[in-house]
Amino acid sequence: MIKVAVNGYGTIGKRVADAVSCQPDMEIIGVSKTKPGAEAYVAQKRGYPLYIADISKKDAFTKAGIQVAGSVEEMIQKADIVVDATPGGVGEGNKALYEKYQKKAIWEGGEEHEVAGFSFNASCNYEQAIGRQYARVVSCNTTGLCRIIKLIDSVFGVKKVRATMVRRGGDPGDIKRGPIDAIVLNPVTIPSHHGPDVQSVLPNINIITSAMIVPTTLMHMHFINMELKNPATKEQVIELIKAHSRLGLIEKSTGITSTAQLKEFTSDLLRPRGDLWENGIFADSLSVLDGTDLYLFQAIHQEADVVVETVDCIRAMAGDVKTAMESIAMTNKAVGLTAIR
Ligand SMILES: NC(=O)C1=CN([C@@H]2O[C@H](COP(=O)(O)OP(=O)(O)OC[C@H]3O[C@@H](n4cnc5c(N)ncnc54)[C@H](OP(=O)(O)O)[C@@H]3O)[C@@H](O)[C@H]2O)C=CC1
Ligand SMILES: O=C(OP(=O)(O)O)[C@H](O)COP(=O)(O)O
Repeated sequence: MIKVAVNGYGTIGKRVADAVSCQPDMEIIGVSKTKPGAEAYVAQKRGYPLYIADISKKDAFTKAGIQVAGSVEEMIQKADIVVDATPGGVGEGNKALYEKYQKKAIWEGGEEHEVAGFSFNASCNYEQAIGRQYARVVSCNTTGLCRIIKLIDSVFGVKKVRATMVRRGGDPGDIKRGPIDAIVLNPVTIPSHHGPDVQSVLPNINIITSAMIVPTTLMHMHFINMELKNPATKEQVIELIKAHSRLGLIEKSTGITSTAQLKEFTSDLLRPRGDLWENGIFADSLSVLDGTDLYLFQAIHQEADVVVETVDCIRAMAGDVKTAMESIAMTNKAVGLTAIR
């Protein structure tokens, strides 16, 4: 069993912990928080040993009825691989600790590529991650872009991608975030970080991205245009999407034309936390104009899509499962991911 520690039990960390704990070849040896609260209670209820960054705060946890297993440093020593899901920018500071104990580590998309020197997406570069010491799972938006671009590029060739990300303002539980009544250009400059980030996984893709933030919490929405090297039909693209286990297809017959309806759908399907791990591609939006000009809308559930990628990244770095196909199938089966059609 691969012993996994999750450093930072927040939006992403708690989902990674649950996804890891249901894999046949992995176990959670600990998760971490800095302060007591609802997530710490849940960690305890789930049976995850809880470690804290600053051990001098142990009394505050004990007073709140939460047992502390030890310090984050102690947790790291017990792990084979650490998933660092601390807030963006914090994870970089933890690298010295992982180096000190020579532990493999995975960072999430809030960190720069340079922290790990390798950026990961299971559908794109699983094999390059095998046995690595460090990796970064690219951000939620970049993950969604990489999946669809890689598929289309491998079949038709992609000359150029232009994509606009309409980003959610904050996660549903994130009461500190906004905007409340604005569309914020984020960044105002072009390209946004997503294009260069895609190139950290798919270096040969010509891509320009822009992004804005809007007052919603449920999901991001992408508008993507790909100029293809070879002609395609809408039907061909639909069939390819249907055959990809992490690309969902939202059919016209569902009546779903929004992130709100899509989140309701995944909740009604009794997905854990209503999570949409796959891209939500709107079949009706998919158009191929003049044979080589592909357009589509896709919804990306920011809290979920990187979770299954992180599980595959752990498996690749541990080194026993040699192909993306095998790992993706294992991960999907364990969490219950059958892409929506
Ligand atoms: N949320 C999202 O939509 C997505 C986030 N990401 C990336 O995932 C990473 C995590 O983001 P997210 O889950 O949203 O962050 P959250 O703020 O939801 O969770 C971060 C967790 O880290 C804990 N933490 C903070 N500082 C430390 C520390 N020094 N040591 C140990 N634990 C600490 C916090 O605990 P406490 O509350 O007790 O302080 C909290 O539980 C970031 O890189 C982010 O960019 C990627 C894709 C999507
Ligand atoms: O990784 C994400 O978005 P991104 O791909 O736009 O960087 C997550 O939605 C977190 O973004 P945040 O920096 O708005 O919390």
